[in-house]
Amino acid sequence: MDKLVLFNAEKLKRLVNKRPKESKFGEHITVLASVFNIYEQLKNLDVEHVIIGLPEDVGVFANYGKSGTSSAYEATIKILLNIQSNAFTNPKKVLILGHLNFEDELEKLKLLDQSKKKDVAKARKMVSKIDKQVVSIIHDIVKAGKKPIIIGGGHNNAYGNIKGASLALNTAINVVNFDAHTDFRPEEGRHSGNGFSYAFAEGFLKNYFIFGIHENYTSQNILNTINKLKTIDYNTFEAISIRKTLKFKTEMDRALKHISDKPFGIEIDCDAIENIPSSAMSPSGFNVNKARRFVDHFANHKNATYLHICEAAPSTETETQVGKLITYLITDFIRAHDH
Ligand SMILES: N=CN[C@@H](CCC(=O)O)C(=O)O
Repeated sequence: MDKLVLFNAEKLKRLVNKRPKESKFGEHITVLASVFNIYEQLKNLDVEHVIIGLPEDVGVFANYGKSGTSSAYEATIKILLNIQSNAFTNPKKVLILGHLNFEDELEKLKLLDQSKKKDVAKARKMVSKIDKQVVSIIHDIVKAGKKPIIIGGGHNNAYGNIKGASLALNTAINVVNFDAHTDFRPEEGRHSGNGFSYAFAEGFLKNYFIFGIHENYTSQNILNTINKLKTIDYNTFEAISIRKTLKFKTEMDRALKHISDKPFGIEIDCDAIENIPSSAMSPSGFNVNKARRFVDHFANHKNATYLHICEAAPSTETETQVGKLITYLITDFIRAHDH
């Protein structure tokens, strides 16, 4: 696990802003002291949730998207550590593991030109290498019996999450994806738009439900493909929130039925939430509270195996709001799970 950088006590001390008579989340979380044998260490610790950051832009670049997703993890940690520790937030069972260090890849990316086919192909090869690192860390966390909370990065990392969890559990897993896009693009080299098609083709993903795809941004080819597959189901944002022919809660129940017979992952693409800075930011989408209800609904189920929040691309101006959004989603997952 050569790319893992542990979140350590020194960094924790630097980021937690203590206040008299208050107890902050960061004062009660667990960190590891050694980078060796992560699986054994996690297995023997009384924690339930393991937070891991994937600060990379490579998958988004390789899909012709806008970069910025590498900053979401750091923006989130600063906020998460400083929420209150109280009867509603339960940091005791949370371990912040750290992040995979993709600085070299991000340096190489700076030299590539998105308008050159050859450079996009290079970025796609880099994504395949990133996949291997993601698979390995997610495998170890799930094998140790813990629930990973993964902060992206691009949606390319869904592939590593699914494969890592599937190998750890020795079965194909199911996924529910809150997303404006299917991310079921062709297997044309790895990028942020085909994490699910690759995982499906390789047998790591079984049932897949895409919640709230945007009708303007899904090609007829992809619709034809997913319409043919019984293990894939979806609804559209327009049917739920514009035409209102489908109800949000009823659709969540239908999606849960589709995926809950096996361990399943919860994928949240921030481009499905209106006005959130992301690679494919949109003025139209579900509001933040719908995203929170979504996480709560699915995390409540015993087969919920991981949470992945991705594609958020904060700037210096927006990092606090994005960090707060992701923190709300993380704590909703932890709370629903604890109940
Ligand atoms: N993960 C995002 N997938 C979208 C990206 C669209 C965009 O960046 O504009 C897709 O491939 O369609």
